[in-house]
Amino acid sequence: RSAEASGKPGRSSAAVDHQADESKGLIDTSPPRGTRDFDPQDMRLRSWLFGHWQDVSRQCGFEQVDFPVVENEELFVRKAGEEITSQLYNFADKGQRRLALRPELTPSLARLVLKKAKSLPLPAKWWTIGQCWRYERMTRGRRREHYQWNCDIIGLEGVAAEAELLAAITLFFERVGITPADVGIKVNSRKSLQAILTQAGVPEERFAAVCVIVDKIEKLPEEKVREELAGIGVTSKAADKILAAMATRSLEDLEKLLGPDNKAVADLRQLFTLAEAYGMADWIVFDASVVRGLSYYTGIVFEGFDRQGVLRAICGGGRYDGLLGALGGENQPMCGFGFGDAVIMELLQDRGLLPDLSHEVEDLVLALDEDLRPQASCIAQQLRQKGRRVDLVLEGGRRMKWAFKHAERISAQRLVLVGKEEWAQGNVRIKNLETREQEDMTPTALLDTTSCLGAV
Ligand SMILES: CC(=O)Nc1cnc2ccccc2c1
Repeated sequence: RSAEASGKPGRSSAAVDHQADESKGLIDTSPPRGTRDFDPQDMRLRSWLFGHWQDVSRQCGFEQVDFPVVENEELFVRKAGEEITSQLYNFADKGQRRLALRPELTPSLARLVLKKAKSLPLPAKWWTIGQCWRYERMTRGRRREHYQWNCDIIGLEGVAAEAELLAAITLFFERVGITPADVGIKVNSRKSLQAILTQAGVPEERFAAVCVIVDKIEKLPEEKVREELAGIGVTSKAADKILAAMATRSLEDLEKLLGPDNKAVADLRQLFTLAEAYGMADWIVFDASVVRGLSYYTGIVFEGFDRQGVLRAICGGGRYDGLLGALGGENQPMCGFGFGDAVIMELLQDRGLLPDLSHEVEDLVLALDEDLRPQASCIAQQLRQKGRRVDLVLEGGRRMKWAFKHAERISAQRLVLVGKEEWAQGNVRIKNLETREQEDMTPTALLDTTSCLGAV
């Protein structure tokens, strides 16, 4: 209907429809801004993705942990100018407590490590999947929530930990059919920036803010990055050195710039050696321009990228040895990664790697006559107790023709028909929809048990 048709000049038809709905009292059926529903088909895909994340985590010896989606706001308040904290989904609850929907999982993990303190045997390898939130002005219409897979290793100083994290990520890519031709993982160390800032006499507490600024080098004109660095007291000479280091094309060049004793170079050398040993060298690329945008990284950082350069970062992570200290606790060496559910699904879609998942039921049980509903219910339940995935037709009046169509829809393997004649001869009719065979079986033969059948 056009607005004109409803005689209301200038109102869009949507407004009119909405008004019509309101008159019927229908609520707004769309989910809150920036959030999404998962209908059964979406949920099958999400469960498929989470299933791979879970399998890989367990295969790599990580233990699952979880945290509240709501945290005290102060857990995420940082002063390094990060987007993730400037877009905090925060609020006051009915007790005037300052809370926030978590924008990431790492601070919560750090809080749990602090809570366990000395009782946590180290090193520990934890994993989780959690919904994370941001409050972005809808100017950009982007989502305000996504699900993130996180793996973290607590209590290990050396790059053996980062290698394990990369091993988990590459294992996941292999499982879903992504190859090193599709995707790479850029690896760098923030210790090169640290060395330059120390040399240039930039105070230690500027380090995080410098990283957050230079992380924008791909998105902002260099002039703007230089301005922002100057804005926090970094001399233009130091800025020249930082940008020169970020432009180096190889570890050798970086070593020429920073000297033979530089820790960043040593860490990266060792990490590439381990990557060879894991057989994952094809995935790993040195890239001196990668710093990641989170303030708390202190060492190795990495990010998964689509080699066609179309998509945003697939995943990212690194070492964050100072986070426990920043939260007022005693430091432990820590490193980890976050892997969101959005970009990976775009990549899998683009590469034709999304699986074709249907509602899988093994047996569909139908009472051909309403009087036989008790018998059909008993058969269905007994099949379930034997571990079969069974749907029982609940609505009356369904006939064979409908049952066949429905069985196809739910990809059932067998149609179990409970009919008057067969039942009178002590049988149920089984149609195998894969082999197209049909046979009449006694319930005992079908179920290897007769327990409830005596009752019906
Ligand atoms: C591509 C995408 O949905 N990114 C996304 C969506 N929601 C978020 C929510 C919190 C933090 C980061 C987020 C990132």
